[in-house]
This record gives sequence, C-alpha cells and structure tokens, in this order.
Amino acid sequence: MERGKVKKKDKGKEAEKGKEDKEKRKDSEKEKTKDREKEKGKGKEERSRNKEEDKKKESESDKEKEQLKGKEDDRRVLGKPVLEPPEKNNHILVLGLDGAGKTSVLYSLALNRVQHSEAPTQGFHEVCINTEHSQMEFLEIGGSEPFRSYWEMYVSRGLLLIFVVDSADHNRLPEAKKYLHRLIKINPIIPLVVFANKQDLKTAYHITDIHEALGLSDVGNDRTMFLFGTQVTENGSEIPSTMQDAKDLIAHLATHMQ
Ligand SMILES: Nc1nc2c(ncn2[C@@H]2O[C@H](COP(=O)(O)OP(=O)(O)OP(=O)(O)O)[C@@H](O)[C@H]2O)c(=O)[nH]1
Ligand SMILES: [Mg+2]
Repeated sequence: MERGKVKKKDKGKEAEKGKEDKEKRKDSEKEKTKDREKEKGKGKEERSRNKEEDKKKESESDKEKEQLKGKEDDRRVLGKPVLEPPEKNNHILVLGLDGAGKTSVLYSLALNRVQHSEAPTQGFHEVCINTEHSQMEFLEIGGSEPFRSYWEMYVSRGLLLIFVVDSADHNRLPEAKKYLHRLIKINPIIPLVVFANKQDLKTAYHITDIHEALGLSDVGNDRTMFLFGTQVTENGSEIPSTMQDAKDLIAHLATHMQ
C-alpha cells in the first residue's frame, strides 16, 4: 500500500513534471521564434540602412561630380592668362594698377557670382561674356610694371575702357590717376567706366573722393564716363546690384560702339 501510494504520488509528480517540461519547451520555442523574428527585423533594418548609406554615397558623389563639372564650366568661361599679346581689336579693356582687383571683378561679372582671382595676371587675359543680347570680349592686361607698356598699345584700338582702382590703396591713387589720364589722351573718344573697387574695406575712399583723387572732372565733356563703387567679397556669393548695373551698362555701351 505504502509503495503503491508512493507510486501514485510519483506518477502524479511525473505527470506534473511532463507538463512543466512541455510548457518550458513551448516557451523556449516561442523565445526562439521571437529571436528569429528579431533577427529578421534586424536584417531588414540593416538592409534598409545599407540602402540609405548607398543612396547617400551616390548623392554625395553626384554632388562632387556636379561641383567638378561646375569648376570645369567656370574654367571654360574664365579662360587663362597668356603671355602672347592677342591680335584682335575692339576689346573691352580692363586696366588699372596691379592688385586693384581687375581679374576678380572680371571673373565675378562673367559668372554673376563673386569669384576672386588666384594669382596676379602675367600678361593678357581674355574673357568672353555672353548676355541675352550681346557677346562681349574683355581683355585684361596685367597691372605690374612690365605689362603697362601694352596698355597704351591697346587703348587706341579698344571699344571701351574699364579702369579699376583699389579704393583703399590711398598712396597709389596719384599713380593710378597718372596712367588713366595718359590712356584717355591717346583715345579721345573711348568711353570710360571707372570701378572704385574694394568698397568693402573700412579704409576705402567713398566714390566722391575717388572722383576727386582721379581728377575725373577733367576727363572731357564729350566723353561718356561712369563711376561705380564695386566690391568683390565672399567667393560664391551673389554679385552686388551695382556690379550687375555696371555689367548691363557696359553691354549697352559696347553695342553702341560697334
Ligand atoms: N577686400 C577685397 N579684396 C579684393 C577685392 N577685389 C579683389 N580683391 C583681392 O585683391 C587681390 C588682387 O586682386 P586681382 O583681381 O588679382 O587684382 P588685379 O588687378 O587683377 O591684379 P594684376 O593681375 O596683378 O594686375 C586679390 O587678393 C583679390 O582677392 C575687393 O573688392 N575687396
Ligand atoms: Mg589680374
């Protein structure tokens, strides 16, 4: 009897244990399925993250390509300085002392956004600027001493003279004045556009002082003459409205001189 009882108890216990084991198995199966689902989820997440990264990389390389293309396009528009004097006449001449900002102004007019020059112009620099109604051939001649003798050669056959001065370089304004007056004497009809550049500098003279310092009231009553305050500041920014106005006026004058 005793034994039987024990057996019965044991049987009961065994059955209980069996149930528990089943439950445990079920639980662990559930856990495993959860884990599998989690892994699947993780896999999906990872795949979509990888896709996003690939997309990001693609758009970054597209941006780089665009930037490179932009730079190439800029280089095509801006050309390169050359040592050989160009043959053609009817240029819009861009002259003025070294460092006045001729190249920077020219680049910015050509691109319609601010672009500083990277080096002094050693020789000649031709830039063609197209507008809606006209095509303009600009010629900058370097402002350093060795190139100044060419200024006079070209001014007699130029269409228009743009004379650029550094408005903050007070000490060299008399020198700039001397060259400007020499040039306009050679060609009594060439229209003159003066750029009082570097207006962004604190020490820059106001255009009325530049007018005075360059003796512009003696330039001649019959000559067309304009004076603009200009500035070439942060690379890539929009050109100031005065420079846009100056560009429109230059296009207008050049068409009427042809
Ligand atoms: N702050 C300021 N700097 C300018 C401006 N324009 C030009 N510069 C700077 O002045 C320096 C000379 O500019 P360039 O455009 O090379 O001058 P340039 O008249 O062409 O000189 P050359 O080619 O040597 O005759 C560069 O460091 C330009 O970045 C301006 O409006 N404001
Ligand atoms: Mg230059």
